[in-house]
Amino acid sequence: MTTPTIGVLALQGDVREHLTALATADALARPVRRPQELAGLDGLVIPGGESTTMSKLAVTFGMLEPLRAFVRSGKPVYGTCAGMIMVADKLLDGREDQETLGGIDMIVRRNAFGRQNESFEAAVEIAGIPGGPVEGVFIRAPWVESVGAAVEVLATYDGHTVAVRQGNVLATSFHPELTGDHRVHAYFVDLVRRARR
Ligand SMILES: NC(=O)CC[C@H](N)C(=O)O
Repeated sequence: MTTPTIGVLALQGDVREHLTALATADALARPVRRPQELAGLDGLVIPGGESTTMSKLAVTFGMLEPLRAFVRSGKPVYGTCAGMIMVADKLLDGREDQETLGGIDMIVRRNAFGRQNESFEAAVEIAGIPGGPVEGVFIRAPWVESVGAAVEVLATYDGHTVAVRQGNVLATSFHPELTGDHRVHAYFVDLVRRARR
């Protein structure tokens, strides 16, 4: 089976780290800034950064509806931190004009774990990812307040849901791309490979 091509939304945020992690997980990875660059992708990663900015830039560059259509297409999508916010159906503590793409039937609370100086790292055991806990890097991170029946909770930290999956849409509150441990990216690339069959 040919190598999957996975885009990383490159409007804002930690794009380079995801490109590296995906390449390490044997995918062809490329940045995506315009609607036409979504064509031919087998999957898409929405990185961490600032979701309010990402949302504004998606509107400015006419990406909002094409991204929503990509999520609806059923092709795998993975959002980390701000990316988790972007794939949430509902958002708490977002800005007035903030848009999300939807994709996971969940309510996400923005900045739930606190401000920049309350960022932290913690070991997180993720269902479906063997080999022990991953190092969760939480930077002004959101958490999931509640999920619908179709959503699988993959990990919790301190009683809060921090990793979920609904069909082919995956989201984590934390940043595996910043740790050098690419097991979560390998899990996502496998999801992409299976979705192509
Ligand atoms: N590390 C991150 O992606 C931070 C997310 C940011 N606090 C937001 O609300 O979008």
